[in-house]
Amino acid sequence: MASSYLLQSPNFSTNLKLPSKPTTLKTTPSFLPIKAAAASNNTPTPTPTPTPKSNNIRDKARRQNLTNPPQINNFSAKYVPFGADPSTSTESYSLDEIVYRSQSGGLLDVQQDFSALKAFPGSYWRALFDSRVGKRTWPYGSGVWSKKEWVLPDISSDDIVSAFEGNTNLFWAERFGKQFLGMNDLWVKHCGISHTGSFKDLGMTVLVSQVNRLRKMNKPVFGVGCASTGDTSAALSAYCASAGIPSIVFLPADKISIAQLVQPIANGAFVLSIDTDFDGCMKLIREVTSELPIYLANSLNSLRLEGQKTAAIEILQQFDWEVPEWVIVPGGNLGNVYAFYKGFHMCKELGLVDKIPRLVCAQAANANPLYLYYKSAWGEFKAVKANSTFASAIQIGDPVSIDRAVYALKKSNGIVEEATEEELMDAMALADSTGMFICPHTGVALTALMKLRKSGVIGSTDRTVVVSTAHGLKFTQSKIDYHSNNIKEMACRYANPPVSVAADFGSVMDVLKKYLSKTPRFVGVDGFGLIMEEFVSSISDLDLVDVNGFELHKVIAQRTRQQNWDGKRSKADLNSLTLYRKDHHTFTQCRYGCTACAHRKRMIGGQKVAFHVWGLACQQNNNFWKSRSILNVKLRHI
Ligand SMILES: N[C@@H](CCOP(=O)(O)O)C(=O)O
Repeated sequence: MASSYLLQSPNFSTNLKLPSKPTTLKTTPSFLPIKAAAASNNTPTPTPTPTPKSNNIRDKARRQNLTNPPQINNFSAKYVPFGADPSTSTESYSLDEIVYRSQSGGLLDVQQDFSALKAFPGSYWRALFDSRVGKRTWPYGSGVWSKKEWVLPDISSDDIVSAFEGNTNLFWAERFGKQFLGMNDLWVKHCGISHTGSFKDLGMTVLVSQVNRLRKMNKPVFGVGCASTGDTSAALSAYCASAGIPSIVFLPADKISIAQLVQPIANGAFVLSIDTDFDGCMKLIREVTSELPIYLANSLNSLRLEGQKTAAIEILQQFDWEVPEWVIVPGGNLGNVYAFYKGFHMCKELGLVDKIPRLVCAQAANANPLYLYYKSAWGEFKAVKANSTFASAIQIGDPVSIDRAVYALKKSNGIVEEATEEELMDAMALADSTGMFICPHTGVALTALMKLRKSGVIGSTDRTVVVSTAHGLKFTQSKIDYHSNNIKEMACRYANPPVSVAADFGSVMDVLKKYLSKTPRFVGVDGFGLIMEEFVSSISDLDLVDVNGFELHKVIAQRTRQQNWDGKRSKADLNSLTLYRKDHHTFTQCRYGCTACAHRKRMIGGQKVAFHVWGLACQQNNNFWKSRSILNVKLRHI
């Protein structure tokens, strides 16, 4: 009896451990069918009638609504001015109105009715959301609509336009984390492995569904339009095409990738290639949508963020509702970092988790208005002229969601970082070399992570999620340029160009022998994660790329019985590699990796300052792991 209301949900698996009924709940929740509500009196649930062959999932959901009509819906959402004080502001709009700005010209926000949602405990929501994953029940098979009550509670399932987006992979970046950052708990949320190849699908399913509803209500919406750096236009045109709604997209000429350009073309959008940048297109679409019956689909429209926030909820869900320490989000127009904040905040407010992660927004240095604002200690915001960047989807100088992003960062004790072109391309290449295939924007986010690890802000054991916003296949040209060493003023340090070889056995053998002789005999070539497979005896045995950017002049490798720092003998012989840096005065590190213990002094004693890079056995020394600071040693056997 106590848990029966959960069983009433049409999509609920009955083998769940059910939370107890909330004491505050007075009425049956609106989304639960009346017939099922009878189950709360221990009435056996009737055996479902076998479904006719012609059934599809939408028809089935429709029929279910007819036979078990939902009770009056307790949940609701409305537009309110963004950041307005709820105790004094009375301004609000129905989601069925066509409105993008508040009376004062500020941003809007979708406000859910928290008091209705709070009638259910966090355990209820966790179990409900978990029960919908991996199913094909319309519309809950979507990662977005599995949280329908928190997104657009009022929309009929029949009006929803969905590609079952969301539920994207949370990838454990094991090798990248260990090898380059000394991290064991690094994750990449692959939002780009999605219907149109970017996280924009999450917002667009919500926006286009609402447009579908508005059109059925005979509201004046001829079509839907957006300005785009490529991903928004791809998502908009696909969802509109799927619903038979016209889409109009404004693209900055020659500033988006071919793969992104072909998406709206193929989906039948009306594509305008405009001789300006994204900010210019954004200005135009805002003017046009205020004159014509074209609904604005950019994230200026706060509806979009209701879908995008579900990625944050999904991350918590994928960690079994444990909260990561850090979430790093690339930022351009800046709606997404707020969407993540909103998702995390809702989960905390509604009792699903007890804290939220710290957010990092990562920008390209060539388009960094938020970074500059942050660095000025939130002094005065100035839009910038966005310069060309390989991270073209975030080449935005005047982000419409600047206020939302600042709010999210302040509320989450957040940080803003930036990445130069070389840094983001190197990070992308390194990530790809460990088996990913990321977009340049994810390279921006990974660079931010590398910088925060290096400065010690993000600790080696901190659970960290990097949000990957788009699929790498949309950005193949930038990868080709990099691996062909074809980028002006860029070293392309990790380029891996193909080798042209004549079609005869001898030539192929020559090439392969050379390759095999160069194959690293070290595996795991970062600093403290170094696993020594074989000994080297001098610096000439190694191609030393750098140690934290400093040149080396000597290397000594030895196999000795080492003494632990507490004076006890270690159990095993350890391989150690001592690297002598040229400018030994400014950077020192003890053999256990910390910068402040007695060992450091002992080692500095002489003229030489040594870096010890230990072999695998040393990793078992707990103290070593706890105290070490990052040292990126990149070595290649030559
Ligand atoms: N990167 C975006 C730029 C538009 O941002 P939005 O948040 O308004 O969709 C794109 O892919 O077009």
